[in-house]
Amino acid sequence: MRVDVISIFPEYFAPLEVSLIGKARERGILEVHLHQLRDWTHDVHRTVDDTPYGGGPGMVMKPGPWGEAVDGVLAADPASAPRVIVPTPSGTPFTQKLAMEYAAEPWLLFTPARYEGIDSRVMAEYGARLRVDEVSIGDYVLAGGEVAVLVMVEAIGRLLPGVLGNACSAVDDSFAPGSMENLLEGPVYTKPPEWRGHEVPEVLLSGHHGRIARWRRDEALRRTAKNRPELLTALDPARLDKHDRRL
Ligand SMILES: Nc1ncccc1[N+](=O)[O-]
Repeated sequence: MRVDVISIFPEYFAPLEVSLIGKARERGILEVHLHQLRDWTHDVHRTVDDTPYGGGPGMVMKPGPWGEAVDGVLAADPASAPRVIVPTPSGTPFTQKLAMEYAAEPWLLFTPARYEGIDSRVMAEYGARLRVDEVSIGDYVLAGGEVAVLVMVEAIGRLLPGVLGNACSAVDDSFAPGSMENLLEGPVYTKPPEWRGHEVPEVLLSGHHGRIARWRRDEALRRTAKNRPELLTALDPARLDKHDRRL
């Protein structure tokens, strides 16, 4: 299996040189390629982030460098294509079942983000021609996706034939579902207002905070319904207003 990781902290992945995964790499069972996102910037400060459209705290990772970095990885084998895994707290849960599915793939590309995430148009751009999964390792917020990649590469790598000494079966632990009260974050955007034909939603440029808040909640409800429908059924109905119920 080939694994590519694009990050502004490739040094985060030193742990993949030791122990179980390190041995799998020495034995050629697993190939790991690390890429520094800043190598695809073109300004002296090697800028990868900017302020979010629509206001709000934090910064969003710009689409430009990510687009060039993903294109760079795809060029490694134009005849094939990796399955793209985007670690994010707004993703579908990473489970043993999903680890087993990924362990059967020949090529994975992980795109861990820092800050508030990657401009949502990047995965919209690649989602049209590649399998792109938003995956969460848990309902908590890390400073970035790198730790999640370490978790997933370990969970997947240990399932590859020949990696575990004894052919122990990786059985799913059953655990009580957490009580999740929050909705998942909706899509995020930053400059430029138009990128590869993808426009930033007009409402985010309106400066109308009421409409922006409404739009963000609508998108959060839609994404939660798509990625974590069980959270909606568990959501206290009193927290949904009449507009929400129409979604
Ligand atoms: N929980 C997370 N927090 C930040 C980035 C990624 C995350 N995740 O679960 O993949």
